Amino acid sequence: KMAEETTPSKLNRAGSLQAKRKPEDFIFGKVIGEGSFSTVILAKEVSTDKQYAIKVLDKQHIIRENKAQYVHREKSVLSKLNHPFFVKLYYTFQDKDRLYFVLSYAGRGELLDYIQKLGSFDENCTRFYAAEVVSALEHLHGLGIIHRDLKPENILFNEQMHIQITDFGSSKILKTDQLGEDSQDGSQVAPGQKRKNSFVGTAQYVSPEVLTSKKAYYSSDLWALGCIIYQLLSGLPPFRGGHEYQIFQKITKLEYEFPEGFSPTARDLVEKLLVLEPEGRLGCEEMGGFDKLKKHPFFEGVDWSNLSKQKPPQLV
Ligand SMILES: Nc1ncnc2c1ncn2[C@@H]1O[C@H](COP(=O)(O)OP(=O)(O)OP(=O)(O)O)[C@@H](O)[C@H]1O
Ligand SMILES: O=C(O)[C@@H]1CCC(=O)N(CCc2ccc(Cl)cc2)[C@H]1c1ccccc1Cl
Repeated sequence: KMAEETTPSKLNRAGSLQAKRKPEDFIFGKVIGEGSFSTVILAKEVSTDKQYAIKVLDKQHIIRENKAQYVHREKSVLSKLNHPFFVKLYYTFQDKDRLYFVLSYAGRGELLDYIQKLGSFDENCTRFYAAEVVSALEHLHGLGIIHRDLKPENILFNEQMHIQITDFGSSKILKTDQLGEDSQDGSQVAPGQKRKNSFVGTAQYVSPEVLTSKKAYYSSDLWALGCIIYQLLSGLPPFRGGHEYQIFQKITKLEYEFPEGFSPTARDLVEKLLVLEPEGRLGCEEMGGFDKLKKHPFFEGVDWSNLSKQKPPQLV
């Protein structure tokens, strides 16, 4: 008697056996969005009726564009993340032509859409959502991961209107040991001979050190946080320009100003994050770490212990 056709299974995070999923296990619905190498589709798992956002990547396209490393990076980072403020990766599988990432569905869209729709956030909403981003970064950096492309487009919302940070293809996992292989590019990195990274984030949010030395630090995400807080309160990012090189010039010269009405407390926080030297930014190790950042007067009144359980303020 032929061996029973068994579905391959894997151990999941909890160490229990989990049947490998396949496309037929899902009913695919509407397209939620398109990336450069991906299509995100709303899908329902047949056996559980649960809804997911499935990110489908075409292998030929990835290979042609030489982006396989980003796929592996996104998978390895998402697999490490298990936190309320990050999009969750439930399963991955593949067929001949495609790779599938079964993700939690952040059904209320991108932060950028709300900034554009409302013009800007009031201080109360800014405080709440900036606190959620700070809490998320504290978790991410605690795992040794730098996002490297944090921006309002990559901060989504779930049905309860809590943030769900996504897009880890360009993130970096800092190697945990001092010597040995550089965990991402697989090449041996002699001490001090850091490989130059080709990746640069999105112009408006990229930090000066990435522009000048190509090196990203945890602190690069704190720079992006400063840009995002400025944008939430004023409606626009601090460094703007027609072309990328104009934006890059303003960043490296710290050329930005605050609009009328920007409160002194919020201004003080942004000024402590938009610091050219990475080691000078509030929130980095050298400046007292996240505890010091969380104590800034702008965050007065925030209960940091259970943000994901709190009812978010109505966006007005
Ligand atoms: N888990 C999710 N839930 C809901 N919407 C999502 C989810 N993941 C991605 N999206 C949306 O789908 C679209 C495509 O996302 P995807 O991550 O595939 O590409 P991208 O990162 O936006 O583009 P690029 O690859 O060029 O950076 C985006 O608009 C994003 O907002
Ligand atoms: O890392 C893993 O978990 C597996 C390992 C086995 C495997 O074959 N893949 C796919 C590797 C891959 C990456 C890019 C392209 Cl274009 C094709 C195949 C990996 C994979 C499977 C499904 C979804 C994503 C990934 Cl990276």
